[in-house]
Amino acid sequence: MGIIEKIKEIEAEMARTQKNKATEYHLGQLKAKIAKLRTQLLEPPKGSSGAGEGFEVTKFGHGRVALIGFPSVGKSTLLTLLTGTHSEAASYEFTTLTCIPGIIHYNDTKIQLLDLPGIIEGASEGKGRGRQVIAVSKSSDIVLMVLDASKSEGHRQILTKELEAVGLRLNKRPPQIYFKKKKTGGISFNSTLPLTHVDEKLCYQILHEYKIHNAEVLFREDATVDDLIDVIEGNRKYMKCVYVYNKIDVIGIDDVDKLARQPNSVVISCNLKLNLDRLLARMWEEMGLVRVYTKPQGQQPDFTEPVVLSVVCYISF
Ligand SMILES: Nc1nc2c(ncn2[C@@H]2O[C@H](COP(=O)(O)OP(=O)(O)OP(=O)(O)O)[C@@H](O)[C@H]2O)c(=O)[nH]1
Ligand SMILES: [K+]
Ligand SMILES: [Mg+2]
Repeated sequence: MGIIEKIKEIEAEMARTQKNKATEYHLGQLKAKIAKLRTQLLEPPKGSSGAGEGFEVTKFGHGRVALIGFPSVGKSTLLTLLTGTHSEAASYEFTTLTCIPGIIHYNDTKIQLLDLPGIIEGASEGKGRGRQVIAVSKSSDIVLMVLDASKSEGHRQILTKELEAVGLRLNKRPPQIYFKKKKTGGISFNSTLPLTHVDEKLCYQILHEYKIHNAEVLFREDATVDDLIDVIEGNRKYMKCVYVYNKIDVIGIDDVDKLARQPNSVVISCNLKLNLDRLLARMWEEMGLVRVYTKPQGQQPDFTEPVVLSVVCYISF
């Protein structure tokens, strides 16, 4: 049985299992099993050199932003508008087949914007160019998830699920769980506050699934079993994501208003060049870039080439 079939089988078992106190440990164990299989799935095939043909783009500028979305939502149109680099746009799906970089000049900085092929449900399991697209997204600083404002609201959830399946965590901070593997001494389990999702037994069981028998675990927040698995896996990437609803020219004003109120969202129209400045401002904000203008002694400050620092950080307590 292949890895994907194994994942499907466990997911089916989880769906069949009623959620209650008695099944909580078993469900936790199944979650850990799935997480382990997904990690296996992410390992590049033997003999391959990472990203894949057409996806090896050198990093450039002060930050990197990836355009992720279903086919034909307007990613290439947006890249061409924002960077001036032409990326073929057309009304048929999968127009873009590789990674096309462009540069945004904003606030005296250069941001590399990456146009990518559309991804579909099942991308995390390797459907379409999903794996390559996701690998490139992981290499960027933030993600712009481009959505078609006239299509199902469910697309946002489907894509988020695909990205989560490969270890991306959007607009979340790392769980406040201290975890350290040890050589001896067994498991020490502690928390700084009362826990409502995970108890010692469940934690032991998850660690056992990972064949970890010596470790220190300290919960500093009321985290879930999924959080614990994320911390044990250790390969999660926490990224900012801005949801970009394009094509608002084809929907009614009430719907535009509703979408604009969603968290972390910007509504735009490439066709009418609507709200693109707002999108850039939001992107910039989320990247957390700071410009420092240097002033050589006895001379005027250099206002053309700032030193650019990234201050995105997740405060840990
Ligand atoms: N009405 C409307 N159509 C748009 C807008 N932006 C792009 N389109 C159209 O949507 C279609 C798809 O645009 P693309 O830029 O090729 O979309 P894509 O996401 O790059 O597509 P793939 O590369 O196939 O994944 C084209 O026919 C565009 O002209 C917009 O703001 N409004
Ligand atoms: K297209
Ligand atoms: Mg395209």
